[in-house]
Parts: sequence; structure tokens; C-alpha cells
Amino acid sequence: MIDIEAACLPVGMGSATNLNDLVLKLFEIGAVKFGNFTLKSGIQSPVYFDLRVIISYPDLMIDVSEHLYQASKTGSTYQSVCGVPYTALPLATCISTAHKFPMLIRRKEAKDYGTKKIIEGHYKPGDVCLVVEDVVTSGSSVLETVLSLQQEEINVTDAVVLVDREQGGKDMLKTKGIKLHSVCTITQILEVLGNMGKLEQDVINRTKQFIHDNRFNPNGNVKRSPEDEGGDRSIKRVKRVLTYGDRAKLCSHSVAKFLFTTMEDKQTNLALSADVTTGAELLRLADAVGPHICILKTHIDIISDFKPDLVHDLSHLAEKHGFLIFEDRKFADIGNTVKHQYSSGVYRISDWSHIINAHALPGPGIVQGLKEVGLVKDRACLLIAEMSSKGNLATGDYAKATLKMAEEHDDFVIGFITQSKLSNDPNWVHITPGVKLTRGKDSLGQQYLTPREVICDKECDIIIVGRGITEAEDSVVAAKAFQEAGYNAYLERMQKT
Ligand SMILES: O=c1ccn([C@@H]2O[C@H](COP(=O)(O)O)[C@@H](O)[C@H]2O)c(=O)[nH]1
Repeated sequence: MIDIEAACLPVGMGSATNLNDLVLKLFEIGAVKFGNFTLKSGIQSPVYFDLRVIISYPDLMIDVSEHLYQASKTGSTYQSVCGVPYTALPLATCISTAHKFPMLIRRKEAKDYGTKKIIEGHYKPGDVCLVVEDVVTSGSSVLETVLSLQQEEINVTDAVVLVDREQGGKDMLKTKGIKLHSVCTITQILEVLGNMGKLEQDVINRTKQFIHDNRFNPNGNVKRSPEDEGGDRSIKRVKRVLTYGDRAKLCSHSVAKFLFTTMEDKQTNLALSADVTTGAELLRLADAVGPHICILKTHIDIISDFKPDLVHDLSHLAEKHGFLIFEDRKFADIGNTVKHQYSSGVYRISDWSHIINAHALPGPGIVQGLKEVGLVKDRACLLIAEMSSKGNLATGDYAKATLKMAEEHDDFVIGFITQSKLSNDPNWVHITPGVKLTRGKDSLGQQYLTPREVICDKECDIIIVGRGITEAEDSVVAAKAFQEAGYNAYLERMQKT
């Protein structure tokens, strides 16, 4: 066990430079830039941190990691140190080797659907780990690493970051019981560079204003500035038609990003609802129709001969053809129960299904429960806002309340099962079941719209088609027809908007 207060500097390692020199050096090597930058959220920012470049300057690496180490000295005792992948990995390594701290590595993705470990290194339940990060904005990256560690019963009480952008990350982490220590804040950087005459006053003012206007609340959502909320009507907003590809670039969730990219690349907004009852039939259909779809939707509990091999083989087909798997489980219980239903039992859904869905009916606890399982595995959730069946009770303000719930969990929820578009925010994916080439209904209340009605008129993104394909004489021919109808409707909508 290492007491961080008691740990001494290794021989040959000098004390770190002062903060002013460190900030100046970061500025000089372009690790801190001022100008006009488009962040991954699509937001224009006057400041950008690219701390990856530090690895090209070994002396600076030692200096930065020593500052991190000093900032983390809080009297707490840690058994290990773990960097948030990827930029903070070498920094954690420097701290580890300089101060003889055992290191842990968190894999960014659990390969082979959870069979490989997420945390590498030796540890035991109850160990306390210090998390290291380069820049904190909303705090979500630190939290992802914390959640992975906690899944292995490793405790995290403190995290240390080189730059706190002061956009709400510290407060968010505090709500999760994590104390965030920083080497410097963006305010300090502006002050140091301003005093050294490296920045014009208007750049400093613009940056301060940006930080003020783009704070995240503890749920990870940006608190909108007055202009964004329409407070200043004199600011004109240019409406731009966003393609699936544009939206892929805007999305912060990896599953939504992959989905929009796939839709653009494969020219398909078709999800196949593979409602067949044997494993062989499911695999045959997935392999045959795979080139034409972006999602394969399953009801795994209707497979009469289910064996774990089935989802393993299905996952291979998903990789081969480039589609996502969506288990249409429609979770509808309290948070604690859905956690078990999602992670364990016969189907172990979270191990293989990229997307799941849930009813909003039980309240936010259901999303929180699912998220505790799915977030660390990079999984995504859809909330069921509207249903296709006649006489369903999801009416009135239900969809609006569902949207609000999704907004509070937008690190895990990527969109909706719905019959119409709920929001203009391009991050949300709107997915619609109940689709055939002609309008109609079945004998048990299912109601069908056409691809054009769904994509062009209702402005949804993806059509879900089941029996229109599975009961067709030739499922591939039918899938191609739906792919064409769905994608043409999208192109028509692009022309129209
Ligand atoms: O509101 C909803 C939600 C889910 N579904 C599911 O979609 C498919 C539709 O199959 P079809 O054969 O195309 O009717 C099915 O798996 C449902 O469980 C839905 O239809 N409506």
C-alpha cells in the first residue's frame, strides 16, 4: 500500500517547473490553441486542447506527470493509478514508474463481447485507484473509467486532471462521489498567457464567454446560453439540411456515430426485424439480408433452440456485413430488476446486443439501471415513445416526457422507437416499426405505414420491417425493395428541406 503523502521523488527526478512555465510550454507546442474549432459535439469553440502532442516532448511529459502527482496529494491512500484512455495513459505510466505506483489499464472497448477483461493489471476488490486525465469538460470520460473500475470492485475517490475546462465536470464528478483535483483551470491558463502578452484581451473575453455559455449540468447536458434558447431573437440561425453522414460527425455516442456512418456508407435506413423462431433461420436471414441493412433487430426469447453460440455467430455476421444488433427486449421494470435482465440470465443481452430498448413508464430508474450495465460496454438504449399498435396507451404527453427522460441520460440513450419525429436535435435517432410497402394492418392491431410516410412525411430516420421481409417469397429481393424505398424517401426529404 502506498501513502501518496509519504511517497518520495525517485532519484534523478527534479521538482516540476512552476505553473507559468508549464502553461507557456503547453502553449508553445500547440497543446493549447486559440481560434475557431468545431468540437465533436458540433459546437464552435474559441479554445482547443490537444494534449496528445505532449508525448513528443519527454521532458514535458515528466514535468506534466509530476504536476499531476503533486496535485493529487490529498492525504488519500491509493493502491494504483489508472489513466483515462488514450492521452492520459502515458501520463499515468510516468506517475507509476516515477513514484512506484502499480498501474492499471482500462481497455476502451471490451472485445469479443465481454469475454476479455476491461481492466488490465493486478488488483483486488476494495483497492483504491487514482484516475488520471488530461482535460476534463463534462467529466463523462473520467466517469466511464471510474465505472469500469467500480465494476471490478475497485474504489475510486479521487481523480486528477491537467486542465479543468470549468464547464461542470468537477460538479458532475462530485455528485458521483469523486473529488477532482486539477493542475490548472482554463481561467488560470488565460491569466498566465494574458500576463505574458501571449493573448489579446478579446480572445480572453471570447473564451471566458464561451466557457460561461457552455457549462454542463450534472446530468452531462449543456446548459444552453440565452441565444440557444431563443432569448436573443436578433441572432439568426441558418437551417442546414444534415445528411446521415453529417449527423455521424456530430454524435458523441459511438453507437449512434457508427449507425449514421453505416447508413450513409451502405445507403440504407432499413432495420430488419428478424422475428424467426430457430437459430438456423436467424443466421441464414442475417447473412442473406446483412448487406442491405443497418440494424438487425432480434427477439431472442422467441428462438426455440437458443444456445450461446448463436449470439456469437450472429456477432460475426454483424461484423462481416457491418450492421448493429438491436435486441428488442422492451425492458419495463424497476432499475434493479432490469440490470439483472440485461446483464445475466440465459441470454446475457449486454454481452452481444449493441442496442436495447426500454419503456419510459417505470420512470428514470429503468434507464439508470440499464446504464449501469451498458455504459461501460459502449452499449446504447432507445426509449419507446410511441407504438404502432392500435389502441396503445402511449398517447398525450407521454412522448414528450420520454424525450425529457432521454435528455437526462444522453450518454446512453441515443434515440426513440416512435411513429413520428420528437425533436430537431440531430443527435437523436428516430426509429419506426410498423412498415410495409403499402399501408395496412394485421389481425392483432399492428398498423402499417409506408417507407415514404415514415421517412419523408414523419421525418423519422430508420424503418423497421419484419414480416414484409421474413414472409416474402424471397427475403433478399424484399429487403432490397425496402432498402430502396427507405433510402429514396430520405433523399426526397433532403431535397425538400
Ligand atoms: O411499436 C412497436 C414497437 C415494436 N414493434 C416490433 O417491430 C416488429 C414489427 O414487425 P412486423 O412484422 O413488421 O409487424 C416486431 O418485432 C414488433 O415487436 C412494433 O411492431 N411496434
